[in-house]
Amino acid sequence: MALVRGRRQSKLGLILPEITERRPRFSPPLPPTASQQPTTTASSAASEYETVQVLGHGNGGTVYKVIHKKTSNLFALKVVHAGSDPTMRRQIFREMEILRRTDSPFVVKCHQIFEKPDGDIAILMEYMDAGTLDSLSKTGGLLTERTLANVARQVLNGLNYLHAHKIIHRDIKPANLLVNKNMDVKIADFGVSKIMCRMLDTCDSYVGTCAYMSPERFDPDSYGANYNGYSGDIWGLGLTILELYMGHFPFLLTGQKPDWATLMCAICFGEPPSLPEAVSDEFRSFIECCLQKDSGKRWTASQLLSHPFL
Ligand SMILES: Nc1ncnc2c1ncn2[C@@H]1O[C@H](COP(=O)(O)OP(=O)(O)OP(=O)(O)O)[C@@H](O)[C@H]1O
Repeated sequence: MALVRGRRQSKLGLILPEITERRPRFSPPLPPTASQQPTTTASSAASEYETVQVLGHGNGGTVYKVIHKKTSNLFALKVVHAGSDPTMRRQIFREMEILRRTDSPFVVKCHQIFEKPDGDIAILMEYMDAGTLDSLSKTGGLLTERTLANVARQVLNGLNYLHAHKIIHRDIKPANLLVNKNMDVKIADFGVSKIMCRMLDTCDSYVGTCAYMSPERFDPDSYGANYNGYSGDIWGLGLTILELYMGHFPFLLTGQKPDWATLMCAICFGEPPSLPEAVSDEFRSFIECCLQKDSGKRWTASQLLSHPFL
């Protein structure tokens, strides 16, 4: 059942691509060859790595910067205390499954997975030395259009790859996009993602970070004819780019994230957030293509990759 009954207020007047082009195009098969897949290893192998520092804490786990003692290579090690909590175990196994399957320069690379007898799981990932886009934007000030186009192109390449492999991220936001000092941007944190069994499966679960949820996640009846989830990732990207430009969460001027009900009303009944007068037409159009309230009118990742803004 829909969570809200909303009024349609899409007034963005875009020229939309042909309907046949709106579906994600599907390409290479998964999984990758066995040699590419990260192996699951007994926890004793984890002793080859030494902790350097804590990088951050997530839902149920901690991420450490570690060094491989023999080679001095740096990695990030996410340790999740899955224990016997079924929700936590489901989440971490989903993340492991997706990280095992993916092999793209735009998705954080998983090298190895360690399992301990007590149920703890550690995922050894490539280390992204500039943290997340969230922390970067808070410390580095506002980003230029050119930098944002570079960020958007990389995230779209990642989403195009994931969607082509029937994976929906479901939680695209600045805190889940990792970055390094070369400004390489990679999609991370697949804890609430979903692998679609068939291309037209509906995506009905209510997961992800509420603030970045698309209108059809709240109200599929009004905004999500044939909602399949892929377009929700595009909404998350649009809000992310807007947030990085504005320096605060776009649905609230003060930068404070509002409570759930206020947010839901703003997303479902309000106009999508817009850009100030000063920005280029290409940037404005790009954001409009991502933030169409009607999920069917939103551009796909592959279409956006040829948008003039990029
Ligand atoms: N590969 C990595 N390289 C560098 N830093 C990382 C890496 N992975 C995670 N981090 C850091 O660790 C923090 C926690 O990451 P994690 O994926 O556990 O959780 P989260 O996304 O913050 O939260 P949750 O999993 O609850 O949604 C991140 O915010 C980031 O700062």
